[in-house]
Amino acid sequence: MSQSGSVKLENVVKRHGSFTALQGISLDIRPGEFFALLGPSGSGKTTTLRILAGLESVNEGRVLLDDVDVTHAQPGERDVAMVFQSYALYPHMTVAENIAFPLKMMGTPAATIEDAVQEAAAKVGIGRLLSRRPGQLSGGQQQRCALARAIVRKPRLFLLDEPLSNLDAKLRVDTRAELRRLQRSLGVTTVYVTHDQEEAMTVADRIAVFMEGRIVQVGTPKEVFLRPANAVVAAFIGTPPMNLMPAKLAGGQVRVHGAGLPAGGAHGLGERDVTLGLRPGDLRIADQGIPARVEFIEDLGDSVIAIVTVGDQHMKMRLDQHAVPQEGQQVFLSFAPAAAHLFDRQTGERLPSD
Ligand SMILES: Nc1ncnc2c1ncn2[C@@H]1O[C@H](COP(=O)(O)OP(=O)(O)OP(=O)(O)O)[C@@H](O)[C@H]1O
Repeated sequence: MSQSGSVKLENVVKRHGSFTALQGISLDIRPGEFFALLGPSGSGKTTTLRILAGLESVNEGRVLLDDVDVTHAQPGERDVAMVFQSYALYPHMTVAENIAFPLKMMGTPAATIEDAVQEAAAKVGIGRLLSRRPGQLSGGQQQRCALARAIVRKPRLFLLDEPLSNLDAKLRVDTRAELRRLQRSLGVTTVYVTHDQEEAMTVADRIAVFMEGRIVQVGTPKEVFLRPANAVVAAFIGTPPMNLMPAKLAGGQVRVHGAGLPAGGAHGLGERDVTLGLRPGDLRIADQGIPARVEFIEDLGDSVIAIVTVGDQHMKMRLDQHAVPQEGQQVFLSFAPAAAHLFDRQTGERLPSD
């Protein structure tokens, strides 16, 4: 188990001409952590990863690996391995030669290389495919080959850029669990870029949420899910994502479309405009509450999603199979006070709950 591999970014700014891709980001990643960079397209995740790899320079700030300033170090001097979305395998080389490549570049003796290749290939389950070429492998096998090439030289840091995005949905789910197991067994610090929140939530020890070149929240998957730092993060995390609607706080209640309901934190916040956030699984059909109309029912087999309108706004709620209303039915929605997320209407920042 490697105990080294801490990563620190200090106020890193990256500009492309007049466009600022990273607006001063800071991060602290612990040795052995599986750390996801999550955010929508264009938010700066890949740029951050490339800066860690040394493939991209910075305009301001510092990059430290194991407390050593590597801001200006070349990629080859950093002891990091990167796996790209495209795998970037050499098509004319066999699987064994592809995996061996990084060791060959380092001048490792042939006998040592052979053992290391066998070991790395076995770890990712492609030990029988060593004599094939990449063109003779499935997408999942190519992805494993790229992973084997990354782990073969036991770097102190793995950088993975959407490594599962070329796989079909089922294989993605299987492979991400394997990736998690592999990372645990190797103990190597891993930074993992994805725009898929479910993937980040399931593989990562901690997540940094990127929006428009800034990190807006860092936390465990649970923390980010249970206490999103602002309304944008709240709307990005969860399947289906959190419902957000304009509301008012008054008299210790949250008021929406004529209904007043108790909400955690509402007492201490006085009278003000807020954005109320409710997860689809936290909404209930009740005898009284927020008036809504059931528009569509989506039966997912193990659960049911109802799309309802409150005023002119669509919301999604997850329902029990046994309590499904009719399409077109008028209902009332309710929720437990602790399930209400309150955000400042203007800034979108999370408001304190009790
Ligand atoms: N060489 C470049 N010149 C100009 N702009 C660039 C360059 N490289 C990246 N950008 C811009 O920087 C921003 C961040 O890009 P980056 O690739 O880091 O985003 P991302 O979060 O990884 O997105 P995706 O999920 O789509 O890969 C984007 O708006 C992108 O267009």
